[in-house]
Amino acid sequence: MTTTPEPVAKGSRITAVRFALREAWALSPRSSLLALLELLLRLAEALQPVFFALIVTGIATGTWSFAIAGGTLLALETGAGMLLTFIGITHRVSLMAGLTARFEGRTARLLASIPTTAHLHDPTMSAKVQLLRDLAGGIGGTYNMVLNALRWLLAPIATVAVAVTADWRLILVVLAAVPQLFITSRISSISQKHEEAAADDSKRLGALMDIAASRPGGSEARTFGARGFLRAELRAAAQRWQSVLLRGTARTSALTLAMELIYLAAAVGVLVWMGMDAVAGTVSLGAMTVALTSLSGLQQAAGGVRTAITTLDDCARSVARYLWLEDYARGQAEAHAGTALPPAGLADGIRLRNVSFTHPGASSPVFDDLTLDLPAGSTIALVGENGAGKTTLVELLLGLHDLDSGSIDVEGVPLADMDLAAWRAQCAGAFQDHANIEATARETITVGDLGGDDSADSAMRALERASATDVLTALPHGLDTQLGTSWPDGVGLSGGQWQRLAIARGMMRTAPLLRILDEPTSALDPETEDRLFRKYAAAAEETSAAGGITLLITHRFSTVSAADRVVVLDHGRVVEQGTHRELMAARGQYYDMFTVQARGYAPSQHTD
Ligand SMILES: Nc1ncnc2c1ncn2[C@@H]1O[C@H](COP(=O)(O)OP(=O)(O)OP(=O)(O)O)[C@@H](O)[C@H]1O
Repeated sequence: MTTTPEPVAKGSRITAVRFALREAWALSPRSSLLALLELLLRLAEALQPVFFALIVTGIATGTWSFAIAGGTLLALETGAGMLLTFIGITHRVSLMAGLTARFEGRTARLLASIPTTAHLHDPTMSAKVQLLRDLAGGIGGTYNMVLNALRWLLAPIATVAVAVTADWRLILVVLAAVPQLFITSRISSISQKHEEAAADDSKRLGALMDIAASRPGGSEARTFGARGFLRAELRAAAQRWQSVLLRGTARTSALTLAMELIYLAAAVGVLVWMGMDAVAGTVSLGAMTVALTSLSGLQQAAGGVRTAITTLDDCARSVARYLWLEDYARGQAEAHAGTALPPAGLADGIRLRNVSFTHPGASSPVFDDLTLDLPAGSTIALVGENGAGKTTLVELLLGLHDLDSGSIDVEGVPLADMDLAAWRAQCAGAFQDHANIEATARETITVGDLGGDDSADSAMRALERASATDVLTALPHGLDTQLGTSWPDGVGLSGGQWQRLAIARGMMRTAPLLRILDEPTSALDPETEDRLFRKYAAAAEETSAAGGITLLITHRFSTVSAADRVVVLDHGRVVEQGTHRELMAARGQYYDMFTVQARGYAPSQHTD
């Protein structure tokens, strides 16, 4: 499968070369110079036909000094070339490794420095970020690629200069190679067009392969007997993809053949012409030798130039992606340069005023003029159908998105003016879509309060608050157990076990201003969930003492009635709010949702 590379912007090749030279120099001036020196001295390879000419002429005419000089120069050039290659490769590899490590670190830092998450939601930006992550080595290898490109650009010039000095007619062979430059660029545009035409099937093929090869996909395919369906879809997509690409290959092969025939005809013609003159004695044996030995070099010259351009294009794309990320991160940091510090406690609360928000790339807003109060010290349950906007509201409260309009105020201070890192340091959360952090169990929990107490005791207390101490029984080294199967000795956990560690992480901060519990118990059994909710209630009481707010999002109504206030969201609008009793009495949307669910579990106990 192939992906079509994005076009290269004007001037970006020069930017890429400058970037590569500057970064390599900054990392190691000595390695950069030695690698560059190797490149320049390796251009002496172009003189090999001259050395051969000296040897052949010397042998043919009995002028042994010529033959010895030619042989010595050839041996010196070859030996020096091997030594330089060794030195050059050593320094190139060390530069590549050093630059790759440096850019991986920088890319990670840049990504982490972006205060919002729009770049992860917007499809175009997230594709760029994904490419940057996948091709982190690409940017590290840019200096090496630039050196290669320079070599492919300079070597043909040296080869042509040597050949044409030996006999002017070789310029005709050079001219016959020129169309290759244009035809190769035509060939790559044909290939690109066919790849574009095959892109949809290529994507579909990738998606189907992901389903077939993933654990949940593989299980479902077997359960539903969908293997035959998947196979047929895969075969059909592969056939369509292949037939488009094969058509393209047929066209490009025909052009390549035509290109080679033109070159061959010119080379043979010039050689026959020179051969006739050699027989007549007007062309020297040395010139004939140079002509013969230069031919393959000349044929490769056009290919070399083409490869150089393609290589520079790859560098330009990698560098452009990286520079885009730098710009984006800088722009985002500047746009979120709020300095107001969050209050030590809440007396008033959090107020959403006329908030409108549209997800990046979405055609309609999730919230349009939403106003909602989250009073200090309260526990609020947020309920609503799928897609009502609950998780998006949580993301807005954490300042992860920029609002289209309106404001979210904490004690009257807009989040937009606040130091977001400081605000988030006052929040805690456990989420349905949590991260499985593959570290030791202790670290996976204590990252919930970085900079705080990261001791085993502190992790244990968080586990207790999360009712999750029994997860430790599955861990051979307790809190020191390495988690995650991507580690050789890492322990694999079930979805529920990961979720309980994530809840413990969310319990590390004991008195946050805002604690968010966004369906954190979806993977748990009812008994564990019940135990946990009692703990949540205790944690909410602790939080509310300092005016902290607990926001609980759940689809399980049995837990909702404990909240001080229930907010019902529907298509981004607050359609009802009040206590459980008030909403039940109102017999509106909440009543309907509650009774439908209660009927499924324990109808008589829950209707009021
Ligand atoms: N990254 C995104 N890009 C575009 N639209 C999105 C994105 N995430 C959510 N949406 C849309 O925003 C709306 C609200 O989604 P949200 O996830 O906030 O709902 P929810 O109430 O949490 O749903 P659920 O109960 O299913 O978790 C939905 O219409 C959804 O399609």
